[in-house]
Amino acid sequence: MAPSATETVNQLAADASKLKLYAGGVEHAYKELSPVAFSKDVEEKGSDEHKAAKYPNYLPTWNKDQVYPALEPFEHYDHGKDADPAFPNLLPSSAKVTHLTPTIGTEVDGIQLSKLSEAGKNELARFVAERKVVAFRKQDFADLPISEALDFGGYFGRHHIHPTSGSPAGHPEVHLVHRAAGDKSHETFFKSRVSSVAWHSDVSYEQQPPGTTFLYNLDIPETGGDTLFTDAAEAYNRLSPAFQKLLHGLKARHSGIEQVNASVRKGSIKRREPVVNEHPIVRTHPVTGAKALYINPQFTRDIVGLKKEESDAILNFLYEHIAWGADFQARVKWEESTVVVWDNRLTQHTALVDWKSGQRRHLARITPQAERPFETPFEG
Ligand SMILES: O=C(O)CCC(=O)C(=O)O
Ligand SMILES: [Fe+2]
Repeated sequence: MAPSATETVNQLAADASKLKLYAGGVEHAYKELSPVAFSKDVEEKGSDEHKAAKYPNYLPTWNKDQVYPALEPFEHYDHGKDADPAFPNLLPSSAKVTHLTPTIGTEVDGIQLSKLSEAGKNELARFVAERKVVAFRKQDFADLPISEALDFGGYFGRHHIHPTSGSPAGHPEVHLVHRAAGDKSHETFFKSRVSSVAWHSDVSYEQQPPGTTFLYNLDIPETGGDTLFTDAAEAYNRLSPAFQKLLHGLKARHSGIEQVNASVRKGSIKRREPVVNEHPIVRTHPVTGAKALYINPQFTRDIVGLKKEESDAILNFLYEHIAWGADFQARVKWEESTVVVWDNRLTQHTALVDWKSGQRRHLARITPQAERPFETPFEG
């Protein structure tokens, strides 16, 4: 029997309110709503598709024996503090440096990250903190033995081992992003969702979330699959002093529970018990002193000490402010052999699932953890 007009209206209202909540992100269950999570490694080892991967050594594995205890606090030292602010060891005059926007995003051509001296690495940490995200072209990173790429990344902090993501066999410290050749799961996703955009700061639920973070491509579609970054420091700067003042002193709760539950529900791995941590909503960068909004719709749940409606209103406003801020975002286009480095303390990012060619998209992330987020007083 066809639904009555009242039933239809009620259903529409229910759907609309669900959509509003999801759009605001406050009720967001991590990645269950994202096509990134829909993607499965559909390729059997030894199959033709598997062999067709440019970097089969980097294809994802999910090893249920990888079970780890809770992360221990550690002392993080940000090497950006020791950098020469003129960057002579990172950016010699022969390097081509192109800024993508005034406050966020730079492309660098003509240097090799893997060959940097210690002074060059210190400058890298600081340069990335200043530019928020930097794409280094023509890098040899993907062709290094995985252990060497990890040695390089380990200079910037203790490697984070992701609680649920796929990793290359024997290297759980590498987080993989992989949409297999011929994967059609986005079609299912877009039957019920209008966009694949899912802004987030990586694993913000950890007590010491990542700082200088590396993502390098292995296989990319000819067109599409760019990554968007937003400048969370500029997002803070755009707020009125009165609103900035209101946010100072507030903490938000970030949860890793939903991400782990989603993984377990689909029969996948749980490397650690999930955690919930409280972080200041405005965090300060230990090297540059920049203040940035540190809340994101994937992992932030609520503001400590506020009532639900108050917390939802502020968080939803901040999520919308960040999502709308095309005037403080940069779009990184992947080219073969690119390494993108971002400061996860000052940015959010989102993958884009916009290509329909069925081409493989395969990237690897090295994720050094940084300090526990802290805030410094409002300065007006
Ligand atoms: O696939 C991308 O473009 C970004 C994926 C992502 O969010 C990450 O690696 O942290
Ligand atoms: Fe991410």
